[in-house]
Order: sequence, then structure tokens, then C-alpha cells
Amino acid sequence: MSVENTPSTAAQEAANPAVDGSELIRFENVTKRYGSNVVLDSLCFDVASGKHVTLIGPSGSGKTTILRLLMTLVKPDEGTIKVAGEYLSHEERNGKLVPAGERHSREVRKKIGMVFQQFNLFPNMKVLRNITEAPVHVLGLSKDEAEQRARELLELVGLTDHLDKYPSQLSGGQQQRVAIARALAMRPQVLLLDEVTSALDPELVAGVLDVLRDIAHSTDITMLCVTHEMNFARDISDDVLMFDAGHVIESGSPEKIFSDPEHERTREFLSAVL
Ligand SMILES: Nc1ncnc2c1ncn2[C@@H]1O[C@H](COP(=O)(O)OP(=O)(O)OP(=O)(O)O)[C@@H](O)[C@H]1O
Repeated sequence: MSVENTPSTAAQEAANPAVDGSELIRFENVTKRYGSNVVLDSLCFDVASGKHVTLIGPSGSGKTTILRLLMTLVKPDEGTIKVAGEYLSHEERNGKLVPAGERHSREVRKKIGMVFQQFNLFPNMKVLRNITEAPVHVLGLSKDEAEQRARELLELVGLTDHLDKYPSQLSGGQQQRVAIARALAMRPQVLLLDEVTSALDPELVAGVLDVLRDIAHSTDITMLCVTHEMNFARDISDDVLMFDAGHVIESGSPEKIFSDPEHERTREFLSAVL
């Protein structure tokens, strides 16, 4: 997919609301290419601390790429990304901004948790250990502290009775709820959700979304969410960003975007998915 290189000023302004200094995520003129395919084109947007922001848009518009950039699974070709005021993609050395080394990225990335489409649990570890592994080995928590934290989270996701099972002994929905608990166990400031229900059987979707609704409404965690579940997006989002061909073409409250979209492409997209 190629995209034009000249996003409209209005689109950039829509995507880059007034900054009040509390932004937790900041994309500044981020361009990402795969060969000649310009996936993100001078993208600017901010997510304020504690807000829940949903990215919507057609397949291939670059939504997952944004989450992958935040996880440092891919690097931007141009522009900078900041998380909680620190550069993720770059670091400052001798007063100069240089591409970030792995150590720097790892430190900043600790602020971010992600839940993937395909759960990605450790198949050889029981549920409890899936959740305690990173807090013990990455954060240096004692085993007792990590287990205490894991038990609380298993209660939050409704799986207290399953802590001694292997992932293969759980349904897809239960595995995804373990993955949510695992991400939260690192106490991230930002939770990234990448189409977390799209690999689930339809009857398991509601249980996972209910857990996420509960987390969105009962914690102050910042969320950046890619989903095709528009009712869920409507319920949890403070802001919805509509992507098309590497640009944010429209942004606003869920009421505005879902009920009264301004852009023709948004109307087309919503009429196809709603
Ligand atoms: N590793 C890669 N190598 C080459 N091209 C890639 C790679 N990853 C993504 N792309 C391309 O980048 C574009 C954006 O992909 P991305 O997954 O971010 O889109 P998306 O909006 O999340 O789509 P979907 O809703 O289908 O998941 C697509 O054209 C895709 O083919």
C-alpha cells in the first residue's frame, strides 16, 4: 500500500489535540515504511495519561504497526516516540538524539504492557507462573510478592480457580484473561490491546471484553486499543482515532465518531463494520 505524502493540516490538527503536558504517549512526525510501502506518514498524535484511546480503520491502515512501534518490535524510519516523557525510539547522548540502544528501550518499555491476538502464553508454565515470571525476572520482585500480585490479578480476571492449570487446559477466553493478568502484573502505565478477541470463538468474546471494561472503568491505566468491536470501543473510549492510509483522518469522542462522523471514509468504514 502506498500513501500520499501530504497529510492535510486539518487532519494533523485533528490528530494532535492541544497538549496539556500530561500526555503519556507522543508520536511526533513518525514515518514507517516497508520498502516502498509508506505505512505511517509523518504521524502525530498524543494519548493523555489515564485516557482510553481506540484506533479504528480499514485493514492495512497501520494500526497494529503503531502498537508494534510502542513495543519496539519495529523502529520508526523518521520521527520520535515518547512514553511518559522519555524517548522510546531514541536516547540522548552528549546532548544529541541518537537511535535508542536495546538497554534504553527495555527500560522505557517496562512502562508498557501488551495483550496480543494470540495470547502468547508460555505453554510449559502453569497459569500462576505465566504471571509471576516477568515480575520476578524483569522487575526483581520476590517470588512471594509476585505470587500475591498474581493472585489479586487472577481474581480481577475471574480465574482464581485456575492458577494451577496449564494454558492448554483453558479455553481461549480464559487464556486471554490470563494474558491480561500477565500484562498487568508488570504494573504498566499503558496497556496496549491488539484485537484481543479476534482469535476467540464468538461465545467467548463477551467474557474477555467484560474484564477489559472493568479494568478500564476501575483503574487509572492508560489504554491504547485496536479493535473491531465497535460497541466495546464506544463503551471504553475517551477518544477514537480513525486511520486511513497511514494518517489519522478524524478523531473525537466515540459519540461523535460513531454517530456523526465528518469524513466520508469514516462513514464508509463504519457502515461496513457496524
Ligand atoms: N513485517 C512487515 N513487512 C512488510 N510489510 C508489513 C509488515 N508488517 C506490516 N506490513 C504492512 O504494513 C501495512 C499496515 O499493517 P498493519 O498491520 O499495521 O495494519 P492494520 O491497520 O493493523 O491492519 P489489520 O486491521 O488488518 O490488522 C500493511 O500494508 C501491511 O502489509
